[in-house]
Amino acid sequence: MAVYTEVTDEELSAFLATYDIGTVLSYKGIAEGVENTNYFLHTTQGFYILTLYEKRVNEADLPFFLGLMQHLAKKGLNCPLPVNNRQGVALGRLAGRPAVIITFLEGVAVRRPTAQHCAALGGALARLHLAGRDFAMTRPNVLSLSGWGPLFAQAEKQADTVSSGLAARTRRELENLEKDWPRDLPAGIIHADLFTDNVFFIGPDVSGLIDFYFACTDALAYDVAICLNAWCFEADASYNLTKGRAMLAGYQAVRALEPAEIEALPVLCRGSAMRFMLTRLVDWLNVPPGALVKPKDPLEYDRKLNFHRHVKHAREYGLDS
Ligand SMILES: Nc1ncnc2c1ncn2[C@@H]1O[C@H](COP(=O)(O)OP(=O)(O)O)[C@@H](O)[C@H]1O
Ligand SMILES: N[C@@H](CCOP(=O)(O)O)C(=O)O
Repeated sequence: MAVYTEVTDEELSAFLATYDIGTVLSYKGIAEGVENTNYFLHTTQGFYILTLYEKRVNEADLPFFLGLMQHLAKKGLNCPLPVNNRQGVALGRLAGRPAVIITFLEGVAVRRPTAQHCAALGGALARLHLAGRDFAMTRPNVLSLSGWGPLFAQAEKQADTVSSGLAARTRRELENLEKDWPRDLPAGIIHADLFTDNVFFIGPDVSGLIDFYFACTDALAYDVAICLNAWCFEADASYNLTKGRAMLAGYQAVRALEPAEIEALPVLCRGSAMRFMLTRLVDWLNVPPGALVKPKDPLEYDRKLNFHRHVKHAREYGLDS
């Protein structure tokens, strides 16, 4: 479930009275998602998503996230558009939390993407990168190299209770990443969490990208690495070369990767696998009593990291070169 904050009918009606989007016909909490509270909202003027930001989202980052969605939507990307209230402001307060209303996107998230989905995703990712080029705001990636050490420190002592040898493996890998991490790749706005649950499809086409709450400024190819990890592995942890080839070709048809990005792809894949292993590990070890959200498996990303350790060239991900 992801309804951490309950909203009463009265609170919602009062909130909506500050907007020009009609009155409530119905609203319903959304089970999917882990970070924030989301409601489907049907008003006399249409369908929307009401989001209440929970504690893990830093309020100071909200102008960046909302401004980015407005920028990308204006550029024609299918992403939610934050709706302004009558004062011309998107960010409000509801039930004691920062809250916004965003436009509803049609489509479904695919659980088991095909190579065709991966190709379409690659194209959508590249279009996002191009559309983000002239966005004026920046936000550092707090979940990159400098953030991994502190995350690991929170989990190191208990890591071996999750898998034998995990602490030593992770320590070694962090040292290697520190040495190998590329510093001067083409950078810009990245989504940084474009997993299958954050991409909607209608048939074979991408109909929408959601959940921009990890978006930041970082190497564009790092976003490609995140997507290779999230979309191109099978349940048995094997890498699906056909899917990787399709995604990379879809991406390159819109934005060609530069030689330095191609060379860095294996280390970027290691880093991205490390990032998701670590955040999952910390969550896994800190499930609050009575929590209704099931933590995600950190070992899925430990296994992916192990695959990437043996990759010598981006060709092994399906890059034609
Ligand atoms: N703009 C939107 N249009 C349609 N459905 C949405 C939209 N935004 C969110 N949702 C629904 O809400 C769910 C949770 O949203 P998400 O932003 O991923 O939450 P969280 O940040 O908590 O992970 C999504 O899986 C989707 O079902
Ligand atoms: N994609 C991350 C977790 C973040 O979840 P989301 O619901 O905000 O996409 C992971 O898989 O670890």
